Amino acid sequence: MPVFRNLTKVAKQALLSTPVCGCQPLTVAVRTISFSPRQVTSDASFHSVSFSETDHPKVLITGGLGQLGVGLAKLLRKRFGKNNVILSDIRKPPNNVFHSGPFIYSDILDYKNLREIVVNNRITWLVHYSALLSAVGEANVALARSVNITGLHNILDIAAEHGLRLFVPSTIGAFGPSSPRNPTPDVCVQRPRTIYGVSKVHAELMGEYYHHRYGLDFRCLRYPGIISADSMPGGGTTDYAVQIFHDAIKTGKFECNLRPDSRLPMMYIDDCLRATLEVLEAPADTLSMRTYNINAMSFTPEELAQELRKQMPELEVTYNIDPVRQAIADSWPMDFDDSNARNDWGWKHDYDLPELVQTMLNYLGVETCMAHAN
Ligand SMILES: NC(=O)C1=CN([C@@H]2O[C@H](COP(=O)(O)OP(=O)(O)OC[C@H]3O[C@@H](n4cnc5c(N)ncnc54)[C@H](O)[C@@H]3O)[C@@H](O)[C@H]2O)C=CC1
Ligand SMILES: CC(=O)[C@H](N)C(=O)O
Repeated sequence: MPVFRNLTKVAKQALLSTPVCGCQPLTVAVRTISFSPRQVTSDASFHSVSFSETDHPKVLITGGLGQLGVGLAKLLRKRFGKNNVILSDIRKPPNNVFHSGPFIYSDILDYKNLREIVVNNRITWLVHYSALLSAVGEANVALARSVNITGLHNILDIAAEHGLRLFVPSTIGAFGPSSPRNPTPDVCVQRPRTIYGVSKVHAELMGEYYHHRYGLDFRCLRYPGIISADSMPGGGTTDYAVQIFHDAIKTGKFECNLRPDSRLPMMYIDDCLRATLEVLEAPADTLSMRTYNINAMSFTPEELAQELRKQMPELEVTYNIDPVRQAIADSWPMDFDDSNARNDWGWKHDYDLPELVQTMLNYLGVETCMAHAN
């Protein structure tokens, strides 16, 4: 990324030469930065391409083969048409995904490849899902820094250059041990202790900066831990809350890697994906902020196990604590205050713990019966 490095050097030099009382060199530095060959001009005011041009937005989802992307593509395709939503990832898609709508290879670290995709497909909305999550991020900090931070810079510049509406999810992991934990409001101290959390705070701040500086239509929701039946999580701290359903149905046993009293905010995937569509479609004047907490429920492993035992009284849960994940969970919010999302654009969850458990068991139970029948 030579351009970025050169600009950083220019900015540093200007800042170093700033007289104690003087603002002028800083102004010069900012102007210089704004003439990036990436075409983000200093006075540019970007707006997403209006729907009158295309009727429907043309959406690109990055990192689309993870826990959330395929479900989001399904929802967006139902609303905007199959061919208006392109899934992308660096992995090979399974057959059913490949045949369900447009899929292309896209590495978010490859800026030219991203630009080509956006230009050739006349993309108007970008949903940026690529990331390394909390636990895998701690296991590979260099890669997490590269994908979650350098990748985000590419995404921001592409979105700003082409006037895209940009959605980037953040997370409960963007908070840390010094944040208020019960509940955690939208605006408070954010000093996360994971590379994942640090990169998400960076994404929130950079997105908001591009919004104010360049008019980028940046929208961000802080998701809780997401629970889904037909897709597996990609290496986070809240993964236990998905795995427990699979193990309970398969073996009647589950070994949990968090303490029984670790309380974390959680959400069923359908609520998460609907919230994403709702905030993407919300009129700009309803958004008093650009980064919102959203929440549905909070529970501990013990409470989840108890709810499961209402249907599976024999379920055995044991605990074998993973110190890395436990330290992360202990630093995250226990409950999430999402009153701004509820007031501003009408966010409302559908699934509480009993409905979540019933829905997961119904889905996985039917899957298991079908697998046995085949
Ligand atoms: N699943 C959850 O519980 C939560 C997810 N989120 C956020 O939602 C987004 C999606 O999450 P998941 O689907 O769960 O993540 P995931 O870990 O399941 O999937 C991430 C995807 O990113 C892809 N990827 C990695 N490096 C890439 C690169 N260089 N270029 C393009 N793609 C690359 C991976 O191949 C993977 O398919 C992430 O940004 C995550 O931080 C936020 C809070 C909770
Ligand atoms: C809450 C998240 O962001 C994710 N599921 C993780 O546990 O890392």
